[in-house]
Amino acid sequence: MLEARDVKLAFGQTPALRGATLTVAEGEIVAVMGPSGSGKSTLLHCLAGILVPDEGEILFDGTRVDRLDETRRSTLRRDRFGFVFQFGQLVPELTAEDNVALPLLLGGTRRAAAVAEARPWFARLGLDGLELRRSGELSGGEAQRVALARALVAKPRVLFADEPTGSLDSLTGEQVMDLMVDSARAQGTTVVLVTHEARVAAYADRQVVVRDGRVHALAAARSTS
Ligand SMILES: Nc1ncnc2c1ncn2[C@@H]1O[C@H](COP(=O)(O)OP(=O)(O)OP(=O)(O)O)[C@@H](O)[C@H]1O
Repeated sequence: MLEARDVKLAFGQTPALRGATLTVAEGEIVAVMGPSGSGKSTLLHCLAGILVPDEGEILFDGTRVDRLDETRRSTLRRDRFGFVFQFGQLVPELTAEDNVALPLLLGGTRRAAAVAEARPWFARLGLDGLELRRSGELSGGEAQRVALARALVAKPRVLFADEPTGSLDSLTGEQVMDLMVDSARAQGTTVVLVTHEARVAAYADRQVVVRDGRVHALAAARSTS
């Protein structure tokens, strides 16, 4: 359902992707590993319609994402994709609850309905009682769980996670990964997970490695049962 075909992209003179090909199946959790600077984040940004490749194709459900204009890519991202980044990127002025409700509000849902949909995520992710906190009043792990709820609340088809545990200690990182994988599986969300940590990649159904801007297969990770 999501595919990069022979994608090339350079930042000025720096080639970041040199013919990257990756196919992700519906509901699959794929970990993208590889050394620093190999092109992992750039590949994720291309798949998510944030960056447009210089060459090659990005397909989502048969649509050429790379051919959509910025407005349509932005709508696609808002309506079909969810994002979790290393530092949560919560809106500091908003409460945790409003941060989670935000994608629904941006999609046109009225506030009361958006908050009503956001609320159950707090119990689901072990965040009970934190609904009215602002992001500065949350621990790193709590903030990442709020960011996860925000990424999943609109039931995206694909969750893009770029080093989602990068700022967390290993135990907190494991809790976030457990919740991410369980929640994604529960609603059938496909996940593209960029990480350089083998322990985090082990949560995926499949691991690939990016080296010098190209994608290489790796043996299947743990079973999905
Ligand atoms: N906005 C940018 N402007 C210029 N060069 C960039 C930009 N973003 C990435 N690059 C370069 O493109 C290459 C690939 O970067 P990318 O961030 O995709 O790698 P990465 O594998 O995600 O690295 P890391 O694990 O360190 O995050 C690197 O050489 C990087 O310096």
